[in-house]
Amino acid sequence: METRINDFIRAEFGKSLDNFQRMAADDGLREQIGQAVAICVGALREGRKILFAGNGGSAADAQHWAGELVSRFYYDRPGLPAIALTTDTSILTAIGNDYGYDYTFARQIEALGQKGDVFVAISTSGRSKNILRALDACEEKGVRVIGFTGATGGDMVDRCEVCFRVPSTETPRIQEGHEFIGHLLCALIESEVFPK
Ligand SMILES: O=C(CO)[C@@H](O)[C@H](O)[C@H](O)[C@H](O)COP(=O)(O)O
Ligand SMILES: [Zn+2]
Repeated sequence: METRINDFIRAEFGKSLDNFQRMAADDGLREQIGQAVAICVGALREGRKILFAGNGGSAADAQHWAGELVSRFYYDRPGLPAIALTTDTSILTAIGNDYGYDYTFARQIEALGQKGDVFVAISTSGRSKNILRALDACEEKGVRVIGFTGATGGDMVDRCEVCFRVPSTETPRIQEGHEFIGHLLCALIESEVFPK
């Protein structure tokens, strides 16, 4: 194989492994995962729901995690109420066209969010305006917020009850970390709400 390609792949593996090693060694991260699970499980037991949103790759995460909860993760059990706010092109284009892209998630939270629901906000930069506007809407509606972002935290950190900051400034590495933590959350929510 061409050396350049070989080197690139090795370097990417190196960065990814370093990222995961840091996360695995972070006691605070495990603590935060426990807190986020408690928030979600408490909300679900109260008959509330979990809303997810993000842009680009993080929109895929939002849909992926909502799917794990509504369908199943490790085992068969009743569906859990979760909605990705990234999927309905009529809603997204109407809001984008009539109010502007910055309002794509805020407007949906205004429409669907109820006090005690949980919003999972995913932004690697922590600076996407539609996510930040959604946090304003959560404040107004009494929706609790769990954030997923990167090392800098952007403008999200102080605005989330729990904020996962993957220790990297590279978008793909941050997304890989999010994906791992998101899977842990889904697995733990499933086993807490429906113990085997
Ligand atoms: O998946 C990737 C990069 O890996 C991209 O699609 C990325 O998600 C997009 O550029 C997003 O718009 C980035 O938004 P954010 O994570 O900063 O909120
Ligand atoms: Zn990507």
